[in-house]
Amino acid sequence: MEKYIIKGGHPLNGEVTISGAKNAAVAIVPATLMVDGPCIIKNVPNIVDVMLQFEILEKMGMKITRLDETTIQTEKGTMDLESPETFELMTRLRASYYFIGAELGRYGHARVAMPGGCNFGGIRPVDQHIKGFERLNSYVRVEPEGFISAIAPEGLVGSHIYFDVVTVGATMNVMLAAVFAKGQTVMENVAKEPHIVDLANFLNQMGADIKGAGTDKIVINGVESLHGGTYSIIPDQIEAGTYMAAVAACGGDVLIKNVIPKHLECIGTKLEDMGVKIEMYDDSIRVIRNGPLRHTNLKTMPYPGFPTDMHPQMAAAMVLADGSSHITEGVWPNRFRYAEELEKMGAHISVFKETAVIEGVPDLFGTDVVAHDLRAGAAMVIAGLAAQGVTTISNIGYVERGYEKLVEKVCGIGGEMERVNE
Ligand SMILES: CC(=O)N[C@H]1[C@@H](OP(=O)(O)OP(=O)(O)OC[C@H]2O[C@@H](n3ccc(=O)[nH]c3=O)[C@H](O)[C@@H]2O)O[C@H](CO)[C@@H](O)[C@@H]1O
Ligand SMILES: C=C(OP(=O)(O)O)C(=O)O
Repeated sequence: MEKYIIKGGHPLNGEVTISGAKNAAVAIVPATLMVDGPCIIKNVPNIVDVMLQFEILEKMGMKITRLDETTIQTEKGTMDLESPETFELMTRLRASYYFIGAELGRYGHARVAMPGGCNFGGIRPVDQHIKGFERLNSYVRVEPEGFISAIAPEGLVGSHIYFDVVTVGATMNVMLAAVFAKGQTVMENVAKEPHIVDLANFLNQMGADIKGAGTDKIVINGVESLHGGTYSIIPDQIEAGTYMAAVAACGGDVLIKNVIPKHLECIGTKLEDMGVKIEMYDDSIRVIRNGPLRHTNLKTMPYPGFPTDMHPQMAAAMVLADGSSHITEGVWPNRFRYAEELEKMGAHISVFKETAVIEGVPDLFGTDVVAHDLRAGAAMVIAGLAAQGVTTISNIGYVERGYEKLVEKVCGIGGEMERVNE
């Protein structure tokens, strides 16, 4: 079993370079099957979720060529969308739901294994995805055998869709399908995350007509086809935020390169409240912590609010702040499984409904902990780096879904961390 072993207690110093954004890449990669002609995608993160999607596309008949470490070319061959080999792979990641939108849009039908991904202690619903597809003139069926299928026998037709909740996945999935829908689609109450804008930019670069991404209303005029082209994925807001939180927890001075500082404002401002110094440059951000950490409160919300995917990592820093901090989860009410693990390391956390109350302690102590999901695992890494002694983290498959070269990057800024296979 693979584990991380971390010898903690060192400040972090130096430079780290951020990879392409997971949650943009996992939508853009399936979208390549909508494109006739070669697509060159740059700044692709080498993480498990993205590699799985390339494997799925290859099994469907796509030719995938690696042009360099972070650049991939895709070109369609004879496509078999229902190759049985793809189905097991799809159950391993959440973002396999984007194959529905991409296939339905391009081919008028889709059948996809029920998506997997991090489980936050409850069902992750897809009712808004289904509602959107149905509004575009398709029939959707959730099959008891664990598949979702969709078909548009008379072709997709543009429509007016008002989402009941702000959802990243449904916004992007319905956007994919609507690219080829006849006429105009108007989507309202949509999510505004940077990866939504990135997917729209990718599709527009390939010939789509999408306006308004990044606002709460997106208008799509259907097109006949998408042509090939080159596109570079945005840097990962959450990977950058994770290193920011790590510097806050451990102390030190780190320049985080290849970022879009605007995407990091809400995280940086919160860390400033905690006594961390933040300097923003054009495409990098410097994080310095050389004094005590102050307590603060935060509530996660859809963008431009504080990202839920940064909640556990911030908790790992807040457990070391003076006084009492609160984190209220506004997106995934059960995203608190990191708390029991941090408590094993000496943290004091009580969870009341969707709020964690954190009483700061002067030190954490290394022990054996579990990564219960991707960002909970990232929080364990941060806590391990800040703790006295040795921390062993198991279940690291979750972490590797979303962090490229984690051990190398952490060691590059002075952390002592290794990956072992016991
Ligand atoms: C692959 C990917 O990009 N994953 C991200 C995506 O997940 P995901 O796309 O699954 O998350 P959503 O934004 O859709 O979910 C937000 C909220 O909407 C609810 N909801 C969602 C869909 C639906 O059909 N009905 C419904 O009620 C969910 O229960 C949740 O409370 O956005 C989340 C919120 O930023 C992030 O934590 C995930 O990292
Ligand atoms: C929850 C996450 O991812 P997913 O939706 O892919 O499980 C995440 O990136 O923190």
